[in-house]
Amino acid sequence: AAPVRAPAEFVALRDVAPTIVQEIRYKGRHNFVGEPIDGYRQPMCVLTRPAAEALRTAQHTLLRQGYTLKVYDCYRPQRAVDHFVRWAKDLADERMKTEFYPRVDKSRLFADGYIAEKSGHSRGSTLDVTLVKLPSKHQPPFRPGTPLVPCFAPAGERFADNMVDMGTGFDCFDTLSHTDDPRITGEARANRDLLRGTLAAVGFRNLPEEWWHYTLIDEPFPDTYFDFPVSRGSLCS
Ligand SMILES: C[C@@H](N)C(=O)N[C@H](C)C(=O)O
Ligand SMILES: [Zn+2]
Repeated sequence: AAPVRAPAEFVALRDVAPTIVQEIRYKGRHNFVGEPIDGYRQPMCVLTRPAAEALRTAQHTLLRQGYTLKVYDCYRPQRAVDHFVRWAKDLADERMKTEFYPRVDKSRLFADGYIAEKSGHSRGSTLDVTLVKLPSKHQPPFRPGTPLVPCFAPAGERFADNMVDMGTGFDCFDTLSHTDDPRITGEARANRDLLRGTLAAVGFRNLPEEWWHYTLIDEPFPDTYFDFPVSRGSLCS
């Protein structure tokens, strides 16, 4: 059986880079499934130490320019990925479609590259991340049951995330989220490029289908998919 504790190389991002904002979407209901995802016991970002330290360096650069990083997902246990796979097989459950994948057939989400059955997140050096301009704007809480708005609607109309305008919301499964989509211009283009340039400078590469998804190139566990829960109790220290 897979170990329930993390190896010593895993850390809480909060302990390494405490100023990075964390909004762990899969611990709650504001995500494409619409319910808390298996394996997220605490709303915290867990990463390998080299990934966390690289983010700390990026954060120092960004703070000097008036921005902070905000993470939505970090290490993701395999049981969480299995939850996504189970959900995807139930084609009748489209309760979050209007916000997260309005123009993509649910049966295509894995084939089109928006969700992976073996995810880099489970290797511990991949994260979903954006930029917030400082001082950060108030972000209203997500209220289940309130009408959903497509994630590619203009910034003033879609969910009022306090991130900078990236052209779409987080986990917006749509070609507009492809990092280099030519329809993304002006401020949103500059914001995507700032995020990518800053993270590339500390060793991360972006997934072309998702402007928010980054993997440390020199990751310590390139072939291991972990399944310990996201929790302080999983960590060694
Ligand atoms: C689901 C989304 N946040 C994501 O991380 N997608 C990539 C492809 C993954 O699942 O690894
Ligand atoms: Zn991701």
